[in-house]
Amino acid sequence: MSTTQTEPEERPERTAAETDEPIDPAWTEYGFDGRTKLAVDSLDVHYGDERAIDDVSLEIPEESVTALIGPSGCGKSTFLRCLNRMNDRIDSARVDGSVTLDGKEIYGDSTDLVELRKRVGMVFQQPNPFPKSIRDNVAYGPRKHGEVETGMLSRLFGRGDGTNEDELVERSLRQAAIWDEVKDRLDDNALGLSGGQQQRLCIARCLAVGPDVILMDEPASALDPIATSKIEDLIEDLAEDYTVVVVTHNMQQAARISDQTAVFLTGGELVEYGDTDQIFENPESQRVEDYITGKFG
Ligand SMILES: Nc1ncnc2c1ncn2[C@@H]1O[C@H](COP(=O)(O)OP(=O)(O)OP(=O)(O)O)[C@@H](O)[C@H]1O
Repeated sequence: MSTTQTEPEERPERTAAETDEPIDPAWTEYGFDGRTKLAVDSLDVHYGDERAIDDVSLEIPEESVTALIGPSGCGKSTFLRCLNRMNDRIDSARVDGSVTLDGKEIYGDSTDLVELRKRVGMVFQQPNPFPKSIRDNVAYGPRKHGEVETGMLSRLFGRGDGTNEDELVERSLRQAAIWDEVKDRLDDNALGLSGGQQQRLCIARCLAVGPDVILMDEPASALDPIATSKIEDLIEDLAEDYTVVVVTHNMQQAARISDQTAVFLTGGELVEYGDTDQIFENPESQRVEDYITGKFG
């Protein structure tokens, strides 16, 4: 794929007459307290000739939960994948525009994609542990990057002495709220865990490489209500230390766990972005109100 910063091609303008709403409305400019972690500016994504994201700009505050909602096919997953350049792996995908992480452009030629994806980790809809032991799953990333006993551990623990792999594994599993359930069977195969446990293990695996941002694509949609509730609690806890961006189809879930919500509608258009309570209780856009109240989508 190309990630060039070229001028977008000619495309039909959306007009106020078509939407009954102003183009580039003020309500997509969400002012929040705190520091911006990710800033997206004029983002377009195409798969071949098909547009999937249409001129989206928004800023994501650090140490918070941002929910991305909208009907099927509106571009939520595509947008999420732009935040750590996972769309690079899709040949037909073309990304134009800018995404900065802590003020630094990630769509530059000099971006180290391995480093980027360590800082911006991802958790998928289907839990996808490796067919290895629970311990090996968590230690996989740090071992691969040669970081056990070295720099990453000092960064995580704030000290430079010889912290070992066991400590990293325990810490990551504790952070993912699964330690008590697996501490006596760390050498068992991860595939023997329940779906909800596997998903929390995948979150532990993501945490073990020391990300700042965690992207989650419908992380609970394959889980039962109890496992879902554990993941929701975990997401809220993680936001104390991490910036979490979560795609969900479940509007109640978005309302429960997120600080701010971005509503995408068909064609990859960001229609409204703002404080979650305001979006759900008093959206400014009629189309968002119609979507949230189930009139379409
Ligand atoms: N790998 C791909 N190749 C071609 N087109 C794609 C690809 N991935 C997504 N698309 C198209 O891009 C558009 C947005 O898809 P995307 O999966 O981002 O939407 P979504 O809102 O996450 O959908 P859902 O809620 O159903 O998961 C859709 O029209 C989809 O068909």
